[in-house]
Amino acid sequence: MRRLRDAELVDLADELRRDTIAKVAATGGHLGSTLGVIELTVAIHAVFTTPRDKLIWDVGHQAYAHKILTGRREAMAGLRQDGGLSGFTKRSESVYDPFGAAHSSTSISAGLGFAAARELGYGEGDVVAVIGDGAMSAGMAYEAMNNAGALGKRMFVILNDNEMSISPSVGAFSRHLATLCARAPVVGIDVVMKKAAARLPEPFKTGAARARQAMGALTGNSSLFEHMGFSYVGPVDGHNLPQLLAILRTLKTRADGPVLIHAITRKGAGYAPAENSADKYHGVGSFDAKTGALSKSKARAPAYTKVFAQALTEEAGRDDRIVAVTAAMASGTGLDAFAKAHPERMFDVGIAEQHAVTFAAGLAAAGMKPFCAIYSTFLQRAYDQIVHDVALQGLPVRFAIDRAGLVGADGPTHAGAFDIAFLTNLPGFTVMAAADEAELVHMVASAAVHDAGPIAFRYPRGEGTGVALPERGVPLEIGKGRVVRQGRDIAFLSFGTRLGECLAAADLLAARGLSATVADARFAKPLDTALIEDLARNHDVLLTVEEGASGGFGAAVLTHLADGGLLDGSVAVRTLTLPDRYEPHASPDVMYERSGLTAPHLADSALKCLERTSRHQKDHALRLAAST
Ligand SMILES: Cc1ncc(C[n+]2csc(CCOP(=O)(O)OP(=O)(O)O)c2C)c(N)n1
Ligand SMILES: CC(=O)[C@@H](O)[C@H](O)COP(=O)(O)O
Ligand SMILES: [Mg+2]
Repeated sequence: MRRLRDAELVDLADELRRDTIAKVAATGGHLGSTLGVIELTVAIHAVFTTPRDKLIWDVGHQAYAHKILTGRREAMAGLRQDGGLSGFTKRSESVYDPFGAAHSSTSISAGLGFAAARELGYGEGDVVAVIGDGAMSAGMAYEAMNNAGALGKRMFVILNDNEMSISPSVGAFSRHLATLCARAPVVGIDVVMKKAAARLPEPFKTGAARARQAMGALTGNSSLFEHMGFSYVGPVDGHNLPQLLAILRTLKTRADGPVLIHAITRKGAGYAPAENSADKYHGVGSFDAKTGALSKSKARAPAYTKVFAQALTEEAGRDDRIVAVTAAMASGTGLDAFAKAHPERMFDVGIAEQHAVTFAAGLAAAGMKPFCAIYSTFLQRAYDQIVHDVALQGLPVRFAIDRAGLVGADGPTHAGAFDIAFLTNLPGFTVMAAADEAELVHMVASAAVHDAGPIAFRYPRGEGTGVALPERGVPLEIGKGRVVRQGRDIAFLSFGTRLGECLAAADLLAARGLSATVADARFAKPLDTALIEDLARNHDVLLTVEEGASGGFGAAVLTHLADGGLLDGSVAVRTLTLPDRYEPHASPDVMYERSGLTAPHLADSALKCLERTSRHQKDHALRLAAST
């Protein structure tokens, strides 16, 4: 494509847009973001010598056109499917993906790393980081600009400003960008652009000249980026390919420090169904490419997210101290529904999980009841805030942890694998997991009345089990589990929504003449020690089951049994967790199957374990003796 003339590149962009729509129509995925950067993608690859030059996409959800241009066109048929392309950039997928992503706001930091290494003699080429206005709301982006502006190394940051995060962008920085945009016409007021202005096409030439005249006046009104040591170029029309090409070529020749190019784009650009929808087809399932009609959902039960939001909205109707906090995931966490009922008690802080948690800690310290609803995977970013600002001070922040466990097509970057482990080791924390959507309603009620310290409840992505919902949540007794099915030989102690698989495993075992107890722990902290001890004393085998990495619930149970001297050989204990690897994307069912957490695996683990227990061997020998 680097041999194509500019007019041919325009044709290429059109073809790329059509191809992207056709491919994503079949697989589903993050369409709107990619459509917004089609021209940028073509311009960057045409001007910069990727992969020698490092192109780093922030989040990576807008990189589908980049994938198509970099040797993955055919493979797009398997986008986000089992064994197929990742929905994000991924180092192992292509040399054109120098840095993997999926969580936001990392591109400037990583890009600066490449630029600094290059100057130390490791690696070569330019660095181009493309970051969205939503991603620019996170602290990491500012930390990176602060560092980049001070180091002064040549690198390009393209700010893709479509005034959208997943929902419309929020915050004061978003307002600042709007102010910059209001400074029409398009300008490049930095030193580089001054030198290069003569080579620019209209209207940039006039714009740049006018901007230079205004320089004096602008000193008190310049962009945040300039104050941070970047040359600011913009705003530029991110869909005008000839202009983008001219600007990037000029900058590539002249820049000698960090440059920020502010490109104005439209999310979903060039595809009317996306442009006209509220979320601009941020993340869609498969759809009809001609009409944009989305395939119908096959869900038969309400989603956990919806049940959570409904329950919280009702609790908040009864208690005006309840407030909700989201970090740019109002629709994903269901809190958009809460906002409709209680607009003044809903806070969308932007992509800023760290701030969200400490902000919630402040609210709690002031006597409010903050429910901080964050996906498990994104909560990882706020760990020090959870420890230092919430737990250490014993503040009653309520954590609603959505997308717990394996999430499917978004894959390992979005798996909610670690929260059980990283929360249960914190003194004073209460950690719950809902076994079904009715339990979730009770956990919301439990959290609402829990003022004694931080409390978390986790629940998965997707639809519930279809169980009848209570009219109103009833607070659970803290640290108490429940026996769902009483048996004799084997005990399953489930934490979370694998409870259904445990019951199915119990059926499989029953078919083999074995009787299994199934219990729902409800709490990983504090543990229901009486229940655990009872299960351990009265069964040959005790298996803990959780949708999380090792080091979580099962580890806590094991520690309790070992510390109490209960691992004396009379019971065999196994902890069934997610395996110690990053499970590649597939459907959640397939991912759980491969992780060994479906009913046949659970039953099989129980059998293997049982065969090795001395008590079982003795019984078996006795039964054999009796039958002969
Ligand atoms: C740390 C983190 N929090 C939340 C998300 C979820 N998320 C993915 S894309 C996105 C919006 C990004 O907006 P922007 O950067 O402007 O890109 P656009 O989708 O507008 O192209 C959000 C909130 C994430 N990926 N990472
Ligand atoms: C790119 C990103 O991080 C989000 O768009 C994420 O894919 C949303 O996931 P859900 O579909 O589970 O809300
Ligand atoms: Mg955006």
